[in-house]
Amino acid sequence: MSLYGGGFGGFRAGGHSVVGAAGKGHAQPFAELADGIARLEALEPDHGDPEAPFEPVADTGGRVSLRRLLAGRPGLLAAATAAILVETLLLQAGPYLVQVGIDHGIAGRDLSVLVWTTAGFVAAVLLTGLATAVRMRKSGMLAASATRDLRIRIFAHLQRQSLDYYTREKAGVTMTRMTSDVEALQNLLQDGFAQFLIQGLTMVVVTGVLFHYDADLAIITLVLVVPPLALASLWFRYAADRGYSRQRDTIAAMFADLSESLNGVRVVTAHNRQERNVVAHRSVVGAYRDANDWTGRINAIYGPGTSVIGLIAMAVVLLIGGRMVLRGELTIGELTAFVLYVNAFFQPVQQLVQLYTQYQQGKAAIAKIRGLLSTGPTVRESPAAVVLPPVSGLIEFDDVTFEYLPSRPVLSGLSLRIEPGETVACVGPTGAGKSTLAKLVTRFYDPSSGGIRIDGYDLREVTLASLRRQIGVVPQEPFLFAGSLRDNIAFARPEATDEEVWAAVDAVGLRELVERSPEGLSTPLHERGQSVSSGERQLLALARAFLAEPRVVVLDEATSNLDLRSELRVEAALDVLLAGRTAILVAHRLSTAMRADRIIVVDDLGIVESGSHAELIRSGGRYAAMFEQWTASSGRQC
Ligand SMILES: Nc1ncnc2c1ncn2[C@@H]1O[C@H](COP(=O)(O)OP(=O)(O)OP(=O)(O)O)[C@@H](O)[C@H]1O
Repeated sequence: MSLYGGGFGGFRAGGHSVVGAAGKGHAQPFAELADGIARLEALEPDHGDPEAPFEPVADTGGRVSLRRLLAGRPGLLAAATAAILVETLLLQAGPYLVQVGIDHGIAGRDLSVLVWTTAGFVAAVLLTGLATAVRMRKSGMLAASATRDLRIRIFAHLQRQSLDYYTREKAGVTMTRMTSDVEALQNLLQDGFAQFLIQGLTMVVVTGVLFHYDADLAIITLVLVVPPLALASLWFRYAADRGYSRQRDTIAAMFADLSESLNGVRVVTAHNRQERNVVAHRSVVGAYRDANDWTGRINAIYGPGTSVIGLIAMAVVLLIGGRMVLRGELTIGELTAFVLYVNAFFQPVQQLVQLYTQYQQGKAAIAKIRGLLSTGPTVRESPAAVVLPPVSGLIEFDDVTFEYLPSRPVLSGLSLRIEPGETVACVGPTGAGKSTLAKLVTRFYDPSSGGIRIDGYDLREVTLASLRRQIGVVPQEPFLFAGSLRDNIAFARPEATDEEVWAAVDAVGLRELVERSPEGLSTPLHERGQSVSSGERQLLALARAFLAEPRVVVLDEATSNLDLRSELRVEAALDVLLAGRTAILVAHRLSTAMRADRIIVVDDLGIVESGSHAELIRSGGRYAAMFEQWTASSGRQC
């Protein structure tokens, strides 16, 4: 991956690898080599157009339904249906050929008829095999392409969601929607719909054939078979419904528990929670096992139960039909064919109800996916939103009130004006709403009342992309992705040149780290940046913001304690990043706050003090008290 400098899927175009800057830089004196590369690239799987349209406002794909998923690929659907028709009709040719072979070949002592019927039988079997292969291939392709599109659609929708969605929803449950729910749907599209058609069609054809052979015998068979089968099927349907919904709930709980334990593995280890976690996981896995056990049990009752009904019916047909043969009302060949058709009648009935389970699973999955797709982002882009032109960085909060939960305001009636190029540090007690204020500027949330403007534009009147392009966010816990150092630094601008990336590296003083890494900028980082120190993670996040060249920087300072050297490096990097930019710093260390042009103290739902460090110290208010406490405690630490 790192060879072509690509992470995050950015190094493929049209499904084929594109040699990036490094590759293009070489003159290509080896025409054969170029040919070889082209041949290799031609062998690469084509994953379609990477220009996936992304609409930030809402999902525009229409309502998800089985019908739409199937009808969306009419060519594949038509081919699969044609194959199903051929397969079903050919399958029913077998018993008829057996009857002709027995009656006209064996009983009529005519070898040529026997040979022809045998040949016909073999031909029918071969053609059935061919039709089955075509059907499986086409319905497989149909299911794969429909669910691929659905997966991308769900993923795009998740990208669109506002932060409150992720606060509300457990990651594991969201993962279940993407994995097991989509898989349930895939199974239904792949096998379910074809089997449903085949079995339904078989029942109709076989019933007709039974009546054709002997109406009385057909009626006796149906009377014997249908009522007990209908009762058993009704019970199975009821039991399967309950079993399935339990299964969905327990699998989602299992995923949620798993993902939380994986994400919190460090805390789990540090607090010796492994054993308790295993016990807790045993209980959620146990609930899932119980749900599976239940569905397994009802299948074990229904499957053999219906077989027994069918076999008893066959025995009765043998008795009554045999008597008709003795009386000369039916030939031996016809009786044999009849028994074979009765058998063929049974399989569909049994399978249809099992298919019903699959259908239920797919339907429930669709309902869940529909629910997810209909949950729009709470921070919406207005249809009339305009592209925010390059700003100078004037930020105004105008009587802003904000609450996460109804009637529990975190900020109330807050007004603030930040001049272009000014650095404002927010300080205050924990939980006062400093990070919330920063999140409002990036429009992660919208104020409950009042408005926030940037260069006179209300944030709600500009497109989200154009707003966020000009605002660089450095979160409290910088997130690094699995990918190379370069991928992570150039996250906001993947097209940045190597020179620009190096400039960002130098700006935050990370050259030494990059140079001692085995593959330089291409050195892979592990998931969530676990292979670098927390100070380095912060510096990488600053480099990322620097490279994005934002007009406004919103920085939520990390609370983790850095050693003095790292702290100095971070502060120096901050100076470079903030130079000439409007900045809002959520400062947890007063040493950071002191360097700002202005400090605001956030508490009691608003700003209680505002001024430069010297002014606030002179006025002897809250900040002065905090500062005194801080210097005293740092003194103690020394
Ligand atoms: N998603 C949320 N849903 C509900 N309440 C929230 C949410 N996020 C934060 N809060 C609450 O809002 C208040 C302000 O939180 P905020 O993160 O802005 O505080 P802060 O001043 O940045 O604190 P700290 O200095 O500890 O980072 C807190 O009481 C917090 O519990």
